[in-house]
Amino acid sequence: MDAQVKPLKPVTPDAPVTRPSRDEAEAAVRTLIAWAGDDPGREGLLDTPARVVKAYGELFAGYDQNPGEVLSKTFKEVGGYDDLVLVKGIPFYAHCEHHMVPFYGQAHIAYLPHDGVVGLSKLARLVEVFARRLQTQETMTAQIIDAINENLGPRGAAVLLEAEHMCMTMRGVKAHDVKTVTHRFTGVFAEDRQEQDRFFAMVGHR
Ligand SMILES: Nc1nc2c(ncn2[C@@H]2O[C@H](COP(=O)(O)OP(=O)(O)OP(=O)(O)O)[C@@H](O)[C@H]2O)c(=O)[nH]1
Ligand SMILES: [Zn+2]
Repeated sequence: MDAQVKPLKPVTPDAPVTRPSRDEAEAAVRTLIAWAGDDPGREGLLDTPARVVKAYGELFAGYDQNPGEVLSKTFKEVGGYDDLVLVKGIPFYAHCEHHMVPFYGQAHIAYLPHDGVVGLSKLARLVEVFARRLQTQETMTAQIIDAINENLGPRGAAVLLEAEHMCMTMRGVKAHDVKTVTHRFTGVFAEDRQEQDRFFAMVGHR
């Protein structure tokens, strides 16, 4: 493999978004290794660009996934159940769009069904669709609840994310054990404080 650091085609902020080739992406990794101060040509790093590009395919798979497809199948035969459905403690790993460093934690999602329920695993899959992109925690919270509203039309929905941002722990301000909490309510949850309190109590945030 050619371990030379080749000049890249510039990807400028105002350029149209076209995916670079795998070779170009690997060359970019070699550039970053050299920028960090190491030698991309030494034996231990020779396969690293290919591994990083493969890992990016997994870590940022959300760009190729569609939330509408994830939530497309619903079930109506639930014995008339129409109370709150809460899936709590969904683990996620995302990357902050400012530093491209991980932030990770748990998502709690509740909704009040209107016309059928969705498979429980689909709510965890929905979190993955948005976590596996460059994100802010606020955007991710909004995108999850918007997707639930658009695709399930529930009487109300509630989403709470709690996460640790590694850009705040391993660099920068180095504030350890700090959790960021974001939440959003729609429908009945937005209108009724008691429903909000019920949600907070059930996820363990009083
Ligand atoms: N609101 C919000 N901020 C985030 C999130 N992830 C990272 N950040 C913040 O993004 C900010 C970027 O600030 P800048 O001043 O542009 O960058 P910086 O010089 O690297 O900032 P420091 O992290 O303070 O060293 C930092 O305050 C981060 O803590 C997020 O999900 N939401
Ligand atoms: Zn960051």
